[in-house]
Amino acid sequence: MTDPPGDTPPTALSPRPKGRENAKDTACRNVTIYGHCRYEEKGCAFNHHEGGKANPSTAKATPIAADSAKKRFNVDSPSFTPASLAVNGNQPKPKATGISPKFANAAPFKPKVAGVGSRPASTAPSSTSSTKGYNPNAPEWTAPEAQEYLPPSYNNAIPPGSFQPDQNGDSLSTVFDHYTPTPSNQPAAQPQINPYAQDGSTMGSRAYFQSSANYPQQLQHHLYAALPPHRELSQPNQRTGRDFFIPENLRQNLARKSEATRMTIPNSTLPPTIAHYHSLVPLVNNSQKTNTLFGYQSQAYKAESNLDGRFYCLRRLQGYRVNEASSEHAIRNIQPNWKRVKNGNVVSVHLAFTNSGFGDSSLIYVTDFHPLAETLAQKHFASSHRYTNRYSTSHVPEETMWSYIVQIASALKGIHSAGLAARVIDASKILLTDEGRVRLNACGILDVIQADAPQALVDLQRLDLHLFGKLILALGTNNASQHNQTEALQSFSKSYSPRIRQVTSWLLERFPPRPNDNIDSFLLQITSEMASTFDSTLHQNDALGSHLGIELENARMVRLNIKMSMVLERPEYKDDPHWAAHGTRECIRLFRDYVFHQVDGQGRPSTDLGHILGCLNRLDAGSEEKIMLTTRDEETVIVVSYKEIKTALEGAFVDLCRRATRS
Ligand SMILES: Nc1ncnc2c1ncn2[C@@H]1O[C@H](COP(=O)(O)OP(=O)(O)OP(=O)(O)O)[C@@H](O)[C@H]1O
Repeated sequence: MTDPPGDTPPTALSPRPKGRENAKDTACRNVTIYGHCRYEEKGCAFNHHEGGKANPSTAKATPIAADSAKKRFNVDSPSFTPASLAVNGNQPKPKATGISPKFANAAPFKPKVAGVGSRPASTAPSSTSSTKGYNPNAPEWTAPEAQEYLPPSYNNAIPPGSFQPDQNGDSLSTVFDHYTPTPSNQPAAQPQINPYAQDGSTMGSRAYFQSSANYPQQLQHHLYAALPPHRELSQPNQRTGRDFFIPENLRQNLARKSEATRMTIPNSTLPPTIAHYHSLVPLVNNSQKTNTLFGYQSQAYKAESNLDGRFYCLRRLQGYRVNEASSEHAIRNIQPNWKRVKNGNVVSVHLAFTNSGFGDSSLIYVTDFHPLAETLAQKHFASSHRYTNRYSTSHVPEETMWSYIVQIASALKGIHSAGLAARVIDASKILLTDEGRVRLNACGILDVIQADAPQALVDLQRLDLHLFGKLILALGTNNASQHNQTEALQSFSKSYSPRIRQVTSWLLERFPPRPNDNIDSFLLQITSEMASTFDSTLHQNDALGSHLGIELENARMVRLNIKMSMVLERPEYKDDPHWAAHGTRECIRLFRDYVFHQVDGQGRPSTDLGHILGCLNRLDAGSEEKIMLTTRDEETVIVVSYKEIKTALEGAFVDLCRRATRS
């Protein structure tokens, strides 16, 4: 049995009286607080009977405490009210609000130095003012049980027994995981939801986002910029406020991605860290099925790295164990091999290692994280789940299909040129990270899983081509499972041009392998489609570049505004004759009025955004153009150029910065 907290040996925590001979005159604190002292018979030197003198040190610090120690129960003592619930309609009396005699002697709250749940380094009473009156015999203040997470350093984060390639991916000090069964008292795995899925109805993400318990700080994107009012077609020279900012859908998309990247799950039962990755968030519904591609239960998580602060996707293959040297070799090679693949249509692979942080032996496969990504299967097969063995009439449009073909071909070119094979080309493992932008995911993972059955690279690369053909067929027929390829091809031909059918057939025939068939010979067949895809990518880039240009202007405006707001109307320098020459500040102030506080002929406020942006742009450029500024009392008028105002603003700001650094 452990001692109750606070009922402590007097030698350990009780404040000592000045001299041992005075101890008998001092009331024992354990009696005062707990009503008895366990150490009374074991040598406690303090007085265990009524009438003992109050502890001089406490008496000095808390007079109430001294008083209550002398007469612990008297007429002034607050009455005891049992805190019971109403029984049979009898309401309990309201609780007395007076200070309890038990707490009268409690030590003043003293925050702990070493964080929640840990003891201060020293409990000896100190003479500093902040610790004066600290009663070490009083029960300690403790925060409610809370799971505190402190990201550990990289070295500490790797649990012993994990297989962890070093940062260069080559040298290892390896002790492999032994299978440890999940302890029975481990909390049940929480239902895993994909908070990022764009189609909330299938993935439960809508419910996740809408529950304030799950995500209390959810952003209301639509509140940032409401729908614009209807307006008549305007002249080419006319602008609305929206024309000065990036398009609303792009802004919302970026904001959502940023939100999805930073999202955490409160009260998560997931392990706080897996090696140096923390803040894990599952990316998919909890499906307990074994993944047919991998032969293991597979689960993807978003996680943040302690090393570089970036976000990664961790794919966990549950129950994976390293049995042979070939597996160890394959895990070790993942990082150096896949570092060579830098392709915009491949999800970058970073690392593979085994870990027992989930309570079992798992393979962790680390790739880039793409917020709000959905798979091609989710995009194109989701609605056809009920018809998995029938061919749906809705299919991917031909233009989109060509775009997919070109992008996947480009991905395979990148992978094959690096002397590798993707091995996983499946609609459930191809991510759609932006409108029409696809990336091959989980590449190379089979190199680890099937390390004990090595195959020739050329065969694996031709198998990639065959899988590519199957993917096009599946997308074209809107059917993931192609039981009958001939029937599927016939259905495919009805919806697509002969060109697409021709390249699909070519890909499908690459297995079993034929000599001299490779990704280069495929690329030669789709050159014209590659050119048009390339062209549309350039157009997209141009559009993004011009949106970026608009934001650049906005950044300049913000900086100018910040400077102006910082130098104007500073109360602390109101009467300081040395604070930027009065004329200078007056000029800036009048300019501020000129820009923001314009009124029309009838004295009504003018809210002309074009005027504001025009003035600020000229100010930023230091234009020679002159403007007329009028004081508020309309008594004085000054004519000044933007350049002069800019110089004045810069001067005042420099003066302000100088004062900020001066002691
Ligand atoms: N690298 C990644 N970046 C961002 N999101 C990802 C990434 N990889 C996967 N996801 C997301 O995680 C979800 C689950 O991915 P996963 O590959 O496990 O698919 P799945 O449909 O659950 O496959 P299966 O049922 O075959 O295991 C996908 O819907 C996708 O949105």
